[in-house]
Amino acid sequence: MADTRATDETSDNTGGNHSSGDGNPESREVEKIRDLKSVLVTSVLNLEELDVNLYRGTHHWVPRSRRLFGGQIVGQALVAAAKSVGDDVYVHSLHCYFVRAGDPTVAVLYQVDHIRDGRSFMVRSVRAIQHGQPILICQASFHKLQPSPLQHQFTMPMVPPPEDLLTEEQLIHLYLTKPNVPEKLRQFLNQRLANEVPIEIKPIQPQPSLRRPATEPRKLFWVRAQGHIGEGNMKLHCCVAAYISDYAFLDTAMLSLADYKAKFFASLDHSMWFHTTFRSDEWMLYECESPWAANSRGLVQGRMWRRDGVLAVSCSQEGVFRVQPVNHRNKL
Ligand SMILES: CCCC(=O)SCCNC(=O)CCNC(=O)[C@H](O)C(C)(C)COP(=O)(O)OP(=O)(O)OC[C@H]1O[C@@H](n2cnc3c(N)ncnc32)[C@H](O)[C@@H]1OP(=O)(O)O
Repeated sequence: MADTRATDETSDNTGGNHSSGDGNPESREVEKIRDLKSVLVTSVLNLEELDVNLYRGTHHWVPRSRRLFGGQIVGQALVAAAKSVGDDVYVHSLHCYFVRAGDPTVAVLYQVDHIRDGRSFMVRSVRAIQHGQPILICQASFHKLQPSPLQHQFTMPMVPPPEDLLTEEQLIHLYLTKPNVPEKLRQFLNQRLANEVPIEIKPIQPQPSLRRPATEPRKLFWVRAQGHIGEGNMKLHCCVAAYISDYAFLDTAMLSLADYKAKFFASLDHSMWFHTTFRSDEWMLYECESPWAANSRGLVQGRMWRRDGVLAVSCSQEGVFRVQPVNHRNKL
């Protein structure tokens, strides 16, 4: 994992002020946390080597569903795959199926198979195993740098810079100071605050209410790993991006439906394409949209933009959604 491709320095087109010190005690507290090494690097993505091509990963944050967070399993699988390739190749894509729910009471084993080493590309297959059964199958492909005149990308959407927006946590604190917050919503928001998700989010259009109108299934937010990671190890930044990419992604498909809630939802598969260098501990704009949903499934597609407007990562995922009307008491 020791690759040292430098992040290319380009100017920021969001018009943001890069200094985050504003004298506010809460901001200083946030900055203190930023100085700590990210728990994603020190713990979540720090796999224990058990044998040749065999690793063990432990858990950090477990969602309310009590099944393992998909991003954690994908991120750890990519760490395992990346350990088997040299410094001269960069991960360019991965394709995964979540075949069983992950059990948060036991560790996950990662078994790496070397599928092929070519002149330009190297392919690895990783099985994440619990109780002797695969919970995730993942193919990851690595590529040497091969510059070419064929180059294009979409244009990054125009949004306010992260310095002008509040984090999800700050928005919740602000909302909770309002009078007459319904008790159920207060409990839900306090639960969210108690979550130890090692990711920071700044929504572009916050919606801190449980009841929301149906909208176009599209959302944008700034996102970065909590804590410091540092420049240098591009493969590690890709593993962190894999973790981040699964958070707040799939629920984009639910935006088109008001007055229903997902009684059960889970990601079925997850694919990613890594286009260039980026820092996962610096703000990236995550543009999420759902082009289709039907038949209890929904497709989501995402783009992660560096704040200088460079498209860094593309992702897609399909999930299963079993929905019911909000006031409907029958079990689906
Ligand atoms: C938080 C962000 C998103 C994430 O990270 S989600 C985490 C990553 N993804 C996952 O954990 C998904 C792992 N995969 C799976 O669990 C399974 O493949 C998946 C998606 C449930 C599909 O399983 P099935 O083929 O349905 O398997 P199964 O027959 O064992 O059923 C599993 C549970 O679903 C239920 N089910 C199946 N068909 C149903 C239906 N038509 N209507 C209502 N319920 C249905 C079934 O009863 C079972 O429920 P239970 O577990 O016994 O309570």
